[in-house]
Amino acid sequence: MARYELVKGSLALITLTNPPVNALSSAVRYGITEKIKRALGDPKVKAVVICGENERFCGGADIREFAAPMRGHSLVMLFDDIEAGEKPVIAAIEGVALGGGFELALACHYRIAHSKARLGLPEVTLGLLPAAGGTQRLPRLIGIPAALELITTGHHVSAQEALKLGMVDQITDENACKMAVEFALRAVAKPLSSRRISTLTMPCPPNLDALFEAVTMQVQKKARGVMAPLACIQAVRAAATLPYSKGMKRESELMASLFSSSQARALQYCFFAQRTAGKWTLPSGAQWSNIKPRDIRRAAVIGLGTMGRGIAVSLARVGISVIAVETEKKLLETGRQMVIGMLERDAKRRGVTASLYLLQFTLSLQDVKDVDIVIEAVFEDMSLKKRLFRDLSKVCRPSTLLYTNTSGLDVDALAGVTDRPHMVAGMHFFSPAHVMKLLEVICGPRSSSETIATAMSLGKRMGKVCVAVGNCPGFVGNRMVKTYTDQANFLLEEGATPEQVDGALEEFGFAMGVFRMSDLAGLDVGWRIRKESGLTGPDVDPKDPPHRRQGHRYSPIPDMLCEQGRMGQKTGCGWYVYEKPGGTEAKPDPLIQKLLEGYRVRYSIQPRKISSQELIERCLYVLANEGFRVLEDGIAVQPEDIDVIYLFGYGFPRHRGGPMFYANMVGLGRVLDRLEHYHHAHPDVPHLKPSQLLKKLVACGSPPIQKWKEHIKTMHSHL
Ligand SMILES: CCC/C=C/C(=O)SCCNC(=O)CCNC(=O)[C@H](O)C(C)(C)COP(=O)([O-])OP(=O)([O-])OC[C@H]1O[C@@H](n2cnc3c(N)ncnc32)[C@H](O)[C@@H]1OP(=O)([O-])[O-]
Repeated sequence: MARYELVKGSLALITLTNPPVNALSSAVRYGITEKIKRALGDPKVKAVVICGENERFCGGADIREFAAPMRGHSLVMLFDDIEAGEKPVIAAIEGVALGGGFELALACHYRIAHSKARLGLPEVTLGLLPAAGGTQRLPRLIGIPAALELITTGHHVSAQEALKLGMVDQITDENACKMAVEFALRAVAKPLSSRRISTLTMPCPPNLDALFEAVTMQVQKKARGVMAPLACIQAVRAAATLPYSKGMKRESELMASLFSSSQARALQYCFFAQRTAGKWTLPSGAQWSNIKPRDIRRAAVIGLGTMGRGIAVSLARVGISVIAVETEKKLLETGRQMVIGMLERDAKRRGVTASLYLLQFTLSLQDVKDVDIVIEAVFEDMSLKKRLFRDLSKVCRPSTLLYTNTSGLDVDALAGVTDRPHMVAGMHFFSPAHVMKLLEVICGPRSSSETIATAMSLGKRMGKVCVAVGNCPGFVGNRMVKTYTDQANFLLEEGATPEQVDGALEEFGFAMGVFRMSDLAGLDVGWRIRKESGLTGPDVDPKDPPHRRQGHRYSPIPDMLCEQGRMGQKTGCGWYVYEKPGGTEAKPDPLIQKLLEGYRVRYSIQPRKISSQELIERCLYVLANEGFRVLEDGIAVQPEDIDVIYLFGYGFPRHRGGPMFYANMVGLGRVLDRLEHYHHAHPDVPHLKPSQLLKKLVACGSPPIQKWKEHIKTMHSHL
C-alpha cells in the first residue's frame, strides 16, 4: 500500500498506492510507517519525497474504516516521526491533499503542489475534526483566522490560494513529484528546525476572544445544532492557548467526543449515499457502468419561466448551446434579459467570461428541429404539455431526446403522445434550477436506458446530484413532501401555530420550517395543483365536507389563505406577515391566529397543547413512512436515493442523514410504534398507517439501512 524506491542514489520516493484516492487505510498507514522508518534509518538516503499513485496525493483517512474503532498504526505518531526526523521530507501534491492527506503534508518539511491540486481539511463535513494534528499545525502555519475558516467549513482551496495562504511552498504546472525530487536534492543542505510546523510560534492576533466568539456565533447560525464545527473551534482555541503537546491532547479528546456520535454517522452516511445514488440500475440490468450516454451539444428549453431560465443557465454554463423558446414576444424578451443577467453574474463570480454566444432566443418551435435534446419547462398543465410533445414529435429530428421538467405529472402519458415514447423521460429540476443541486431523473415505463443514461450524465455535467426514480404522481420528492405538509396543516387545526411547527423543525435542523418555506415558494403553487387534482375549487364533490376529500381528512386552511390573496412573501403575507410584498422577515400574524381559532370553533375542534416531540414525530415519521411506500412500490431503488433527494432538494439537515436514515437512527421499532399510535388517534389519515415494508423490516429485527435493499429486492421495480 506504499511503494519504496531509491532515486538519484540518495532520495527515498514513497508512493501511496491505494486507488482511487490513496485513502489512509490501516494497510496504507502501516506501509508508510514502515517505509519512513526504512528511509530515516538508511544512511544512503538524504531526503524523502512522498507522493500518491495516479496523480492523486491522498484523499484522507479511509472513511469506510470509521464504522469500527480506529485500529492499527496511529497517524499522529507517524506524522510526529516524519516531522521530527533529521532528513527533509517533501510532500509532492497532485490531485488532492484532503483531511489526513493534507495533515500528512503538514507533517512534511516542504509541500510542492501541482497548480491544479486542491487542498483542505474537510473532516468537519463528516462530523469530525482534523485529529492528526491538523487543528494544531495549520494555525501555526497560516494563522488562526485563516485556519479557523478552513477547518470549520471544510472548504477545499486551489493550489494558488494555498500558496497565497502559505499552505504550500511552491506550485508547478509540471509533474509535482519530479519537481519535489529536484527540490529535495537542494533541501538536503538546509537546516530543518524552522520547517517543523509544530515548533513554530503561534501568530496570535490581539483580539483573540472576540475572534473566537464571532466565529462561534457564525457557526451556530449557519449550522444550528451541529457539533463538529464547534469542536473544531475549541481545538483551534487550544492551539492558540496551549503548548503543542497539550493542544494535541485536547484535539484527541474532542475527536473522541465526535467519533462515534450519531451526527458523524449521519454525515458519513450522506457522503456514501450521494455516491451510491449516482450508480443507477434499471431492472433490465442496464446501469451507469454499461450504458453509454449521448454526447449533448445542442439543447432546446421550452418555456422561459423561472424553471426554464434556470435550466437554460445550467446548460450554457457547461458549454451546451441553448435555443430558448417562448410563445409571446414580451415573455421572450423578459426571459432573455433574465437569462443573460444570470449568466453574466455567474461568470463574474467564477472569474470567467459569460458564454452568451451559446444562447439563442426564439418564438418559433421550428427552430428546435436539429437539437440533441429538448427540455420542456412550460406551465404545469397536462393538456398544454401533451400538445407541446405532439408538436415536438413532428418538429424534431427522429434522434432528438425529449425530457419534461414536470414536478409530478405522468411522464408516460406525455411519452404516449409522441412518435418516440422510448426517447422520453423526466428531468425534474428544483427551483432555482441553476442553484439547486438536485435533479430527479424520471424513468417512464418505456424510457430507454440510453435516454436515462443521457439525462443522468447531462445532470452530472451540470454539477447536479442526480437520482433516477420511477414514474408516479409527485415522483419521490413531491409525493413524500405532501404527507409532511398535510401533517403540518393538521397540527395547526389541532392547536399548533405556524411558528410552533416551524420552530420545532428548525430546532431539528431544517434551515426553514414548512410554513416559512411555503411562504418563500408561494402558496399558489400548491393551490393550483390541488385545484387540478380536484381537491379544491369547482371540481370538488359537493357531498364532501370541507375537511374531507375522497374519504380522507383534508385541511382546507391553505386554500383559505390563497382565497384571501395570502400567497406568501411575494404578496407580503401568507402563513406569516412581512414588512412589504417581497419582504423576507417573517413575523407571526394575529390574523392567522384568528383564522385558526375560527376554523376550530366552526368544526368543533378542541385545541390542545402539542409537544415538540409530537410535532417532529408526526411530520417526520410520516415522511419516512411514505419513503418506505416509495421503496415498496419500486419508485426508488434504495433508501439512499430518497435521502439524497431530501438532502439536496428539500433542505433536510445533513447531520440527520435524510428521512430514511433518521428513521433508522431513531429505531424502526419506535417509528412503527409511534405511527401506530398516531394512526389510531387519526384513522382518517391513511399516510399515518405504517407501511408494509416498515412492518416487514421490524419483523426481521430492524436490519441496518445498508441491508434494507435485500428486503426490497423481491418487490417490483418501476424504474
Ligand atoms: C483520524 C484522522 C483524522 C483524519 C480524518 C480524515 O482524513 S477524514 C477524510 C477526509 N477526506 C475527505 O473528506 C475527502 C473525501 N473525498 C472526496 O471529497 C472526493 O472523493 C475526492 C475529492 C477525493 C475525489 O472526488 P472524485 O469525484 O474524483 O471521486 P469520488 O468522490 O467519486 O470518489 C471515488 C471513490 O473513492 C471513495 N473515497 C473518496 N474518498 C475516500 C476516503 N477518504 N475514504 C474512503 N473512500 C473514499 C469514494 O467513496 C468513491 O468510492 P466508490 O463510489 O467508487 O466505491
